[in-house]
Amino acid sequence: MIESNHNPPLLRDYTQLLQRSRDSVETKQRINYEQEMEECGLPLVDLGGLWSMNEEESVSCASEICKASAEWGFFQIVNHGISLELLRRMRKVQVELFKAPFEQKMASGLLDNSYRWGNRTATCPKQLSWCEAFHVPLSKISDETCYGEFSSLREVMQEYADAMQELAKSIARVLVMNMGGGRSLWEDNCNESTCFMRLNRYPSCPISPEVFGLVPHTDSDFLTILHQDEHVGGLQLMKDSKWVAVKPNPDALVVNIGDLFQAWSNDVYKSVEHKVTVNQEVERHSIAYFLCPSYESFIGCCDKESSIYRRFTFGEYRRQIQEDVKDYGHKVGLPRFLVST
Ligand SMILES: O=C(O)CCC(=O)C(=O)O
Ligand SMILES: [Fe+2]
Repeated sequence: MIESNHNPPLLRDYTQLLQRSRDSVETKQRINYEQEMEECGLPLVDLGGLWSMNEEESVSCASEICKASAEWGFFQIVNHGISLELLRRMRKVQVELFKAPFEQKMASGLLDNSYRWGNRTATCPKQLSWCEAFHVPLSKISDETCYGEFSSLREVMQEYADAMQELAKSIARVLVMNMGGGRSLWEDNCNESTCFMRLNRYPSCPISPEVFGLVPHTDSDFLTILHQDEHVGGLQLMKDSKWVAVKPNPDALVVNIGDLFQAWSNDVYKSVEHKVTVNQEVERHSIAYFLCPSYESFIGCCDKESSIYRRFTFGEYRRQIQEDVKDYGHKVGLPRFLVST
C-alpha cells in the first residue's frame, strides 16, 4: 500500500497479529488455497424481460431470477433500468470521498458517523479485513445536516438510493410471488428508513493474500444489490462447497440473496457465503445496497406449517449477531433460529 494520508493505518494495526501467526500451518494453508482459484460467470439475467409487456418474456425472466436465487444465491443483471450515467456519477463521488485524508474521514461524522475501517477486534488473521467503508442508514441520506463538509454528495446519494430501492423491491416482488406470497412484510416494512447502503474501498495490499478484503460472510438482509468495481475483481462466493471468483462485468449489477429471504422462503432461496480478496497493486471500490425491514418486523415464513425457523424479528436477528460476534468473534446467523435448536 502506498503510504499516503488517505489510507487507514491497516498495516500498522495488523502487523503484530500477522507476525504472531505468519508461520502457522493454518495461515500457509489458507494462502495456498487463495492462490488456486476458479473464475466463473454468474447466471446473467436480462431484466428487460421483467419490464416487458409480453407476458411470456416476463414469466421467463422471473423464473430465471428464482432459479438463480435457489441454485446460486447470486446472479448478475443487465438492462436493470439504472442509467450508466448515474452509476458512473455515484462511483466518481465515492472515489473522491475516499481520497479525503483519513483523519478527516474519521472526524467528519459523515452520515451518522458511518465511517468504518478494518477489524481491530480480530484475534486471528482470518478475521482481518483490509477495507474501509461508509455504512450509511438510508434514513440519513435526505438529511442535509448529516453531510458536513461533504454536502455535494447528497444529491447523487439520494438519486442512487432511490433507484436502488425501486430495483431491489422489483426483484423482491418476483421472489415473493414465486413462493405464492402476496403483498407481504417487505413491501410495507422495507423503506427508505430501514435500508442501508455501504460504500466500500479496498486499498491495495502489500501483504495480500494474507488478509481478506472482507471476511467470509452472508448478508443479514432480504437481498443485496452490488455495484462492483468495473475492472478489479475480488468477489468470491461459495458454490458447491468451493470458492469461485466472480469476473467483473461493467454492464451488470450483482444481486445476492440475504439471510432473511432464505428464512422466509424456508431455505428455497440461498444466502450464500461470500468474501472479497485484495490486490497487491490496485485498489477496488464497490457499493452495496441492503434491502432490510424495520427492526420490529417479523420475518416469518411463506410456509407457516412447516417452517424450519422459529419466528423472529429483524431486531432480534441483529442483536443475536452482535452477541455472537462479541462472544465467538464471528456471526452464527440463521442456524441459531432453527426450530430444532
Ligand atoms: O465488495 C464486494 O464486492 C462485496 C461487498 C459485500 O459483500 C458487502 O458489503 O456485504
Ligand atoms: Fe456481503
